Amino acid sequence: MYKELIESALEARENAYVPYSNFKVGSAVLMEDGSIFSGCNIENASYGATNCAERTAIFNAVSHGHTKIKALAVVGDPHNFTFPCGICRQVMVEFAENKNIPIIIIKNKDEYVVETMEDILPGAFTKIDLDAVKDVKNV
Ligand SMILES: O=c1ccn([C@H]2C[C@H](O)[C@@H](CO)O2)c(=O)[nH]1
Ligand SMILES: [Zn+2]
Repeated sequence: MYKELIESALEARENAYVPYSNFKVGSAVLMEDGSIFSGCNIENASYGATNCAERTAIFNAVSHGHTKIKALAVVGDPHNFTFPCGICRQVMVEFAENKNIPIIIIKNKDEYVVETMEDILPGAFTKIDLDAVKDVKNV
C-alpha cells in the first residue's frame, strides 16, 4: 500500500551526508495532491546544525508549496526500527493533515510498522490562537 513512499524513503537514504555518525536516514512524505517529497539527514561539523531526514523531507515539500502531509515514512538502521526524534515529531504535527495520519517506520522494504501522528506525539502543542494572544495583551 505504501510501496512508492517506502521506496522513496529508501532511495533518499542513499544521499545521507553522515561523516560524523555514519548513520544514514531517509524519509518521504505523501502530500495532499498525491505528490511525494523525500529527504536525507545532513550533518554538520557543528553537530547541532544537523538536519534529520524527516525534517529535510518536510521542508522540501513546503519549499515546493505543499503543506498538508497525508503520510510520512522513515528508514534508518536497516536492522532496527528508527523512530523520529522529538524535534521532527513537532515539525510533523505542524504539517500533518490530521492527528491520525500514518507514520511508517521502516526497517527494510518488507518490514515496517505503522503508527499514527497521535501515537508518537500525544497531546501535541499545535498552532497558537493569535486572537487569544491579542485578548491577553488587550490590544
Ligand atoms: O529519526 C531520525 C533519527 C536520527 N536522525 C539522524 C540525525 C543524525 O544525523 C543521525 C544520528 O542521530 O541520525 C534522523 O535523521 N532521523
Ligand atoms: Zn529528527
